[in-house]
Amino acid sequence: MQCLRHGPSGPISAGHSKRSRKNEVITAVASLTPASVPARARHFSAAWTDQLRSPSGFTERSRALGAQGFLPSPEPLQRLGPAYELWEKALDDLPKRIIAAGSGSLRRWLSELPPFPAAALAGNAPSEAELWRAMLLQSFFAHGYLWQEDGKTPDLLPASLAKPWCLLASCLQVPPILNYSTYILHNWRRLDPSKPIELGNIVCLNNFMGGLDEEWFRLVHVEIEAKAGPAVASIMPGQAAAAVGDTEGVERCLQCIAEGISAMCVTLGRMTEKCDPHIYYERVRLPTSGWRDNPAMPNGLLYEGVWAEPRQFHGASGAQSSIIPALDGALGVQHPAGWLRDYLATMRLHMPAQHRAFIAAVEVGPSLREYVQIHSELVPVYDACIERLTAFRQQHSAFARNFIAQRSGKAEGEKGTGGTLFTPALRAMKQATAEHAISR
Ligand code: HEM
Repeated sequence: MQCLRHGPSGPISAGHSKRSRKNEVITAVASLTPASVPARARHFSAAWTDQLRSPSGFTERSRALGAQGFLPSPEPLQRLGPAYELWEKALDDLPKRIIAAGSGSLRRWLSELPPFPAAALAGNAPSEAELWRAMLLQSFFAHGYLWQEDGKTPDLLPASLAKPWCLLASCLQVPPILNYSTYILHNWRRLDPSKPIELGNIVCLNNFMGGLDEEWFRLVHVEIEAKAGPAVASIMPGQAAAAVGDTEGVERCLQCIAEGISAMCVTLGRMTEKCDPHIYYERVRLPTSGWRDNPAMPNGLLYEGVWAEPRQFHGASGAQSSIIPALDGALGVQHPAGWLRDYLATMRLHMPAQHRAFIAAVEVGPSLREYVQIHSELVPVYDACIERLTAFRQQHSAFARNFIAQRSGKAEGEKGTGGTLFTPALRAMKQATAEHAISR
């Protein structure tokens, strides 16, 4: 395997002033990619690109999305094979090691683990599920190393953790940091496989510290993803209907979107049943932090043995879920230009490549909004979608306030896990959504 440090684009300064954040992430991931990734591990993005180029590919993917939206299908791999048992057992032990941490014991233990054999896995035609499982192992080890030991946060990740992690990230075409897809989408299982993906029948695969609040926080997201499935799957058939003037088909799609968002709101409303805002603020959110605009890591993170300069990336955030951007795209909801839109564009680079491609395809598809503007009988159902999306954003922003801003005592100034000043930003997004109602 070629040394990752000498990727084709060479080292880049983390603080390059002229380059946008999105471009920085793209360049960083690209510098890990072609030469350093074994050819057989590159087939995922290629397969998806091919599928998305053909109209029947869209329909196929759309149908597949129907079952469980952006949740992986097949469902997340619970364990890698026997060759990887050493790292699986270490991950089983991580919550105990976090509880026992002190005087550097957790960091010592993690940095002394044998390096995960990422190159062997990547060179062995892994399934996408195996790559995500390996990514989960490495992301939990790295974030445990950085955030779960008291004292000053280190600004260097040892090569034994950094190198395999970066290789896996490059196979999956995402930056080497914990993302929503790893933390939420690939981190659950059903208790009874014959029953639906819903609270009461799902549990997490792995945790940092563990406990009720941490698991529930993630499981609410999983149920929301499942509830959004039919709405997301209806988008492309709805756009196809608009293209051929099938008003009933467009109406069916909008109806499905409105119902889906209502179901998402019901699930979001269950967050406080078992996730206490205080525990979330004090314990759950810390290990999901990133190293961009984070005062605890002002220079970002040096990935030892990978890049010569430190890198800055945003941490895991619900803004990396593909549901809302897909619905915004379907309904033609646009947000004002500015840093917030740039931030959301950067968040897309943390999504699985095929989800990014799906959203991009929706955005350039036939406009449901323009169709409704011509066929005024559809205005009530379109406006119902806008009203419910506004309500979801309203409810979500109240949660963000209750779970973060009010705990910190800095109502306007607190930053979210993604490193943004979120209170005014979320308010602006809700307002922009509401303004898309046609009958307003
Ligand atoms: C207690 C639970 C939650 C809290 C405290 C919370 C917090 C936040 C914060 C602070 C942001 C600002 C951006 C950032 O910091 O990255 C954000 C953005 C976002 N979150 Fe959440 N979130 C929660 C639950 C959810 C859930 C369940 C979803 C559903 C998938 C979600 C989806 C989003 C989206 C899509 C954005 C981008 C802004 C938008 O499009 O409206 N969040 N969240």
